[in-house]
Amino acid sequence: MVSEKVEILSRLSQTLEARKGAAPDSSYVASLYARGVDVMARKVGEEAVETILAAKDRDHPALVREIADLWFHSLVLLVDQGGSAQEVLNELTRREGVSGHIEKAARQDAQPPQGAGS
Ligand SMILES: N=c1c2ncn([C@@H]3O[C@H](COP(=O)(O)OP(=O)(O)OP(=O)(O)O)[C@@H](O)[C@H]3O)c2ncn1[C@@H]1O[C@H](COP(=O)(O)O)[C@@H](O)[C@H]1O
Repeated sequence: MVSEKVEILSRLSQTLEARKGAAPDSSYVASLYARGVDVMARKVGEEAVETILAAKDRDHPALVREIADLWFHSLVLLVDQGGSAQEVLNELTRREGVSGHIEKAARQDAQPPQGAGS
């Protein structure tokens, strides 16, 4: 049941890919592609702000709806640039079990010391 729900991300990603051939007046997604990266990126920003506002209002149903909008618009942006939900799922899988603290420390260790190379 849970995995069935997760698969909506893959199905949605495939639908978004298929919409690349659709007419903007028959498909909202095609209309976003036609409006270009600036509009698609702005939609992600708007949905992020609406997510923040819902969280600050402690409005749980609104928070769920806004995060759904945020995921949808993020996926539109990604698919438009040749990506897919599977890539994000793979990245989350790769990160699974790695504490953010540990990952951040490893990133800092990998950075050259300040002033190196100059
Ligand atoms: N999951 C979604 C989805 N989530 C949100 N939305 C739309 O995203 C828009 C976000 O709301 P806003 O109020 O911010 O946008 P707006 O002011 O109405 O529109 P703009 O002119 O600002 O873009 C709404 O029009 C929602 O209907 C979605 N539209 C489509 N999908 C999926 O995408 C599939 C393909 O859609 P079409 O391409 O339209 O067939 C659908 O079958 C769904 O599975």
